[in-house]
Amino acid sequence: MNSVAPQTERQLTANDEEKRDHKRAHQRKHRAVPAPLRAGAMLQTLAALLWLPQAAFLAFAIGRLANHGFDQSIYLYAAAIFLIGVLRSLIERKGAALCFDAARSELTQLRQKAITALAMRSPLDATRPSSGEAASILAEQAEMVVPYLSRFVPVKMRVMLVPLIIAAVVFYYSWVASLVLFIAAPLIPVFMALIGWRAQAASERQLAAVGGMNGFLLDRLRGLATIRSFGAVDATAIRLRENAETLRRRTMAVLKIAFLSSAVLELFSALGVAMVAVYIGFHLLGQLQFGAWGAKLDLGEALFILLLAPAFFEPLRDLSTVWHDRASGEAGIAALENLAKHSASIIAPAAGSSASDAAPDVTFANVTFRFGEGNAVFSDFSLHVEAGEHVALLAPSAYGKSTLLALAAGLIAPERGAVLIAGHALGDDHAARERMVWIGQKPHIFSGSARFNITLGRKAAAKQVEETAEHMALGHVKGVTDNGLIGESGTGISGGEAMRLALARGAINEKADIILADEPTAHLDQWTAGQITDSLLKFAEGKTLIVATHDEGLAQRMNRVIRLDRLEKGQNLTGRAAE
Ligand SMILES: Nc1ncnc2c1ncn2[C@@H]1O[C@H](COP(=O)(O)OP(=O)(O)OP(=O)(O)O)[C@@H](O)[C@H]1O
Repeated sequence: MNSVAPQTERQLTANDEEKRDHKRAHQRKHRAVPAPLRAGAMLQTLAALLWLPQAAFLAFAIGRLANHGFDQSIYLYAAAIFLIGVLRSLIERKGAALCFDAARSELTQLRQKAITALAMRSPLDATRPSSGEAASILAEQAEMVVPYLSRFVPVKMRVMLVPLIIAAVVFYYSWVASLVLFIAAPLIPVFMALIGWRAQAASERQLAAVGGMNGFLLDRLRGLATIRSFGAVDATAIRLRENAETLRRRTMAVLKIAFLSSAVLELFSALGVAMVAVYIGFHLLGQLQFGAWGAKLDLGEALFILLLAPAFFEPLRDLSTVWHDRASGEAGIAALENLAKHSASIIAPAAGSSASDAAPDVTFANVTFRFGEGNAVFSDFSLHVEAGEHVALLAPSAYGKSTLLALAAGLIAPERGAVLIAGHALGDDHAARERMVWIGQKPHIFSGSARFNITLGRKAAAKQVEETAEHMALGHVKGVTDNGLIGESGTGISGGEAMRLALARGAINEKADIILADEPTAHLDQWTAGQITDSLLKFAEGKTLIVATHDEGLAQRMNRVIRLDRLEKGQNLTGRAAE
C-alpha cells in the first residue's frame, strides 16, 4: 500500500486555495451553532456585561470617598461589588462548562461520522487515507475542534455585543471618550481580517503536513526491516528530513500569523485605552473641557469611563487569542468532514439473505467489474456456488481471484450485474454481514494475546476460544492458555500460525455460514498447508466455502475446482453441471 500522504508534496495553486477559502467560508456560514453552545455563549456575554454595574459601584464608591469622606454607605458599595463579582464568576463558569460540553459532543459526532465512513471504506480501495494520516486526523487534529467551538464561538458573540453596549454607556457620559473607542475599535477587525486572510490556509497546510508526516513515519516504521535490508536507510532519512522541514516551515508560518495578530490587537487596544486616559486626565485637570455634553465629569464618572475602556477592548483581545483556535479548529473540522464524506464502498447482504438457517448459495450474475478506470477484471461473468458447496478458484496470479472474493464479500461493488447471496442482492444491511467470514491474503495480527486476536473484543466464552484454538492447532501459541503476548504485526508467531489465527477469528463466529478465504496456504510448506487445509475444512463443514488458491493440494479437497483462466470467453458457470 502506498501510504505516503500526498498532501505533503501537493503544491496548492493560489486558485485552488481561493476556491477552498470560499467553500470554507460558505460552510462556516451554514454550520448551525448547537443550542447549548449558544446558551453557554450568552451566559459568558452576560458575565462580561456584569462588569458594567461592578465598575459603576467601584468608580462611584471611590468618587464618594474622595468627595464626602468615609461613611456607612461604602459598605453597601463594597457588598454590591463583592456580590456581583461572585455572580459574575458563577455565570462565567456555567457558561464555559456549557460551551465545553457542547464542543465535546459536537466533536464526538464529527468523529463518529468520520470513523463510520472510514470503517465502510473497502480494504481494496487504494485511495483510502493512510493509517497514520487517518489516526492523526482522528486523534490529534480533531482535538483542535474543542478549543475552537468552546472558545471562539462565545468570544465572537461577546465581540458583537459587549463593546457596543460599553460604548453606548460611555457615550452617555462623554461623547469624546466614546468616539476615541469607536475610532480605535474598527481598526482591529480590519487588521485582523487582513492577517486572518491566510491564517486558515496556513493552518490547514500545517495540519496536512502533520498528517502526511505521521502517515510517512508509520509506514516507514512498519517497513524498517525492509528499508534496512535493502540499504535504503539514508534515502529514507533524507525523505524524512524533507518532510520534517516542510512541517517546520508550515508551523512557523502559522506561528508568525498568530504572533502578528496578537501584536496588532494589543497595540490598538493599548492605544485606545491610552487615548481615553489622556482625554480623561486632561478633562479632569480642566485642560479639555469639551466632550461631556457641556458638563464636567466628576471623579466617579471619569473613573467609571476609565474602568470601562479596557473592558471595551477585552472581547477584541480575547478574539485575537482565539483567532488561531478558529483557524486550526476549522481545519480540523474540514479534515474530519473530508474523512466522513466518502460514501461507503463496502456493501453487505440484504436483510432477506440472513433469514434462512441453511448455508446460502452464492451467485455472480453477469458481473462486470474494473478498478477505477482500468481494464475490466471481469466482464459479464456468471458463477453459481451451491449452498454448502466448497469451491476452489484457481488461476495464475493477477487473474482476479481475490477480486472475485472481494465482490462476494461486498468489499467492492460490480459495475454491472449482481452478486446474490441466497438469492438476495448485496445491500446495506450490516447485520447480515455477520454470516460472512472473509479471510484476506494478509490478515492483520494485532499486538496482544492470541485470545484477543481470535475474539477481537467480541463476546465469547473462554472455553469456546480455547476449543476453537485447539481445533485450529493453536493451543501452543502465546496468549491462548497463558499470558504471553504476540508482537506487532504477528512478530513471534509463524506465518502458518498467523493464518490459523485468522481462521479461528471466523470459526468463533457461530453465525458464519459463508467462508471466503484468499490463499490461506500461500507461502507455506506442504505439511503446514495440509494442516491449514484440515482446519479450514473442519471449520467449513456444512457451510458454503469459496477459496482462492494456487495450491493444487487444497483445491483437490474441494467439491469443485474452477480454473478461471480456462474459461472460454463468455462461458458461464452456473452450478456443478457447468464445470
Ligand atoms: N485495490 C486495487 N486497486 C486497483 N487494482 C487492483 C486492486 N487489487 C487488485 N488490482 C488489480 O486487479 C487485478 C486482479 O487482481 P487480484 O488480486 O484479484 O488477482 P489474484 O488472481 O488474486 O492474484 P494473486 O494470485 O497474485 O493474489 C490485477 O491486475 C491487480 O493489479
